[in-house]
Amino acid sequence: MDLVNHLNDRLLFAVPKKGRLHQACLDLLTGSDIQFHRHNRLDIALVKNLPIALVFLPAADIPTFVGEGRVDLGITGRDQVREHEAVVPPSDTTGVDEIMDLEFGRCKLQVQVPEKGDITRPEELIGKNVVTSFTNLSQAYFRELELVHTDKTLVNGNAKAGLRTHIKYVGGSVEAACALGVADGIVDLVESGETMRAAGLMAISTVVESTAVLIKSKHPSNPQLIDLIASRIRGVITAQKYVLCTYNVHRDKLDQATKITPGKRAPTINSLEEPGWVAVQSMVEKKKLAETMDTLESVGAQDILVTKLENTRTTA
Ligand SMILES: Nc1ncnc2c1ncn2[C@@H]1O[C@H](COP(=O)(O)OP(=O)(O)OP(=O)(O)O)[C@@H](O)[C@H]1O
Ligand SMILES: O=P(O)(O)OC[C@H]1O[C@H](OP(=O)(O)OP(=O)(O)O)[C@H](O)[C@@H]1O
Repeated sequence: MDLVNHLNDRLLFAVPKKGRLHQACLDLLTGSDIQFHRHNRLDIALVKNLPIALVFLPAADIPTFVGEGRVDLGITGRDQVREHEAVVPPSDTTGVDEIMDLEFGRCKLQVQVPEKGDITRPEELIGKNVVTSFTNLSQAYFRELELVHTDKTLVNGNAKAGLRTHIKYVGGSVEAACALGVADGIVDLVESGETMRAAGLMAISTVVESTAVLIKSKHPSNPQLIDLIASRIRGVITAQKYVLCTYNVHRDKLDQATKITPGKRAPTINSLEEPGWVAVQSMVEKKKLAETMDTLESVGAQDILVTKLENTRTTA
């Protein structure tokens, strides 16, 4: 099939083709009922049930395609958006608008140095070698530091005035650069910190905190369809974040109980056949669930049941 001729009149939606965000994006598409079949090795897939074409691109390139308006919508890391903006500042017509934080792919872009070395503060790297895949953000970060140190202040007895930090690009395995003698420090992503610790490094500063984001171009081809996709994705994310908690409680304890489970808007309360008792239904954030159940029990709630949400449409 000549895919390119099937792209007219379709909204172009860029998705990371591999790496840390890839599988979570596929799960989000499935949850949003965006159905497609991707032919082997093809980076474009037509969506069967909506006028959309998915474009599978490296996460780092997605802000460029969306920012130039070539692609309408995309998912990538906020770190990648900031990296792009550090070299191509957004204007009225170019650049991306963030629609929504997708709450996965959480990590920090951090300045790291050898644990057993002499450097403990980022300004001590001024004038030295720093290796990273995020050269634009790192340049901007160290230029700021250099400006602060133009006044001949001494950092550990060394004048830093007029010195430029040397930022070098590597495409991956950034954590190896110090051990290999290529760098005095690195700027790399940290999630669990395992990679950093295994390489004998420690973080001394954070450049950017990141999660995956849904972004759109400044003038997308079909804003209504973007609203529909955003609404479906928001529904999936809410379903992943909340559970439905149901319990019985005596009316005397209802005030106390509903303070513990206020719900997103308000809890649903139904009378039970047994006089004085009500059943309460409320959405509860998954991460607070165990604590919420403990507290409910302690105020006299009974028959506490928790149900997984398949999908949702709720107000923000
Ligand atoms: N350890 C991590 N934990 C959570 N999110 C991460 C992690 N590493 C990267 N990310 C997020 O995923 C995005 C893509 O990173 P990833 O390393 O998977 O890219 P990639 O496209 O496979 O490139 P590369 O081939 O250079 O590794 C990052 O920009 C960041 O937002
Ligand atoms: O703090 P952690 O949980 O250990 O995660 C951090 C690592 O994850 C990313 O690399 P990835 O494994 O995606 O491979 P890469 O080095 O090829 O980019 C990042 O560049 C770090 O190396």
